Amino acid sequence: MSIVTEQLSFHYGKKTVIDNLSLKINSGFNVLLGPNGAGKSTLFSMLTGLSQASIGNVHINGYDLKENRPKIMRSMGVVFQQSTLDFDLSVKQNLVYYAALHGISASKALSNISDILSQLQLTQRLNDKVRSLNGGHRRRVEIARALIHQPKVLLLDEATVGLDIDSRKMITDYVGKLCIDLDICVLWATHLIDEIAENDQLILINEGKITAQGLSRELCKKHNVDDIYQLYRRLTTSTELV
Ligand SMILES: Nc1ncnc2c1ncn2[C@@H]1O[C@H](COP(=O)(O)OP(=O)(O)OP(=O)(O)O)[C@@H](O)[C@H]1O
Repeated sequence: MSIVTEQLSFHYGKKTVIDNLSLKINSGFNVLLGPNGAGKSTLFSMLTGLSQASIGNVHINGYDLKENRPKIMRSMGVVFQQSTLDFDLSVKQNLVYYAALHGISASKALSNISDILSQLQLTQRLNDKVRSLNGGHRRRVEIARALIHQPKVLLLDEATVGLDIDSRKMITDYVGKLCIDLDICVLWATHLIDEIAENDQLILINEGKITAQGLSRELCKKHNVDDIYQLYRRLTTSTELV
């Protein structure tokens, strides 16, 4: 399982948002860390084929995205930054509707993710309207939904934004475990450094460029800093603040 980008660029008008970005990630938990405006969401929309690169290529599991998008989408799960659940439907209706878009029956969908629903403590909430769930539960529903078609690559764009500490920890621990249990490639975009463990593969992005990639503890050692916060300070700029 892999995601490879080769010299990828993307522009909004004259502004370069993704700048000659080459990246290779494999199975496991890979964290994409960068400040607001670094280009994380834009990169995600390019990896899902929603935005076309001005220049460069994307390969998912060895397939060129331009030529094989339907095939790639069948092996990719995505949790976008903004919720895409229908709040007026039940959890089960949301899951079943999404499964139908993938040509999967309701019974197969629920059996595909029965363990996942149980581990995410959602089994008892299947008939509840999404509107009645708290933010943490809604995010868990989106993660379960993204796994219905048993993807090999899972992209999560700031999946824990706005959640409390316990909900964030539950979700990060769960997704970390998923990588091992299902042997999938996860790309986890965040700007929250406390979500990164020293054994995680870390990719730092700043102004559309990768500024570092590797095991987070090794990157700290290489750049002679004590922790990820210092690494982040050294390798990123927050130009969007001014
Ligand atoms: N539709 C758009 N038109 C023009 N510029 C845009 C558009 N969408 C994003 N941008 C700009 O592209 C840059 C990268 O944005 P992007 O959303 O990819 O960053 P990000 O790293 O995901 O940030 P955040 O953490 O705030 O979500 C930013 O400077 C943003 O203002």
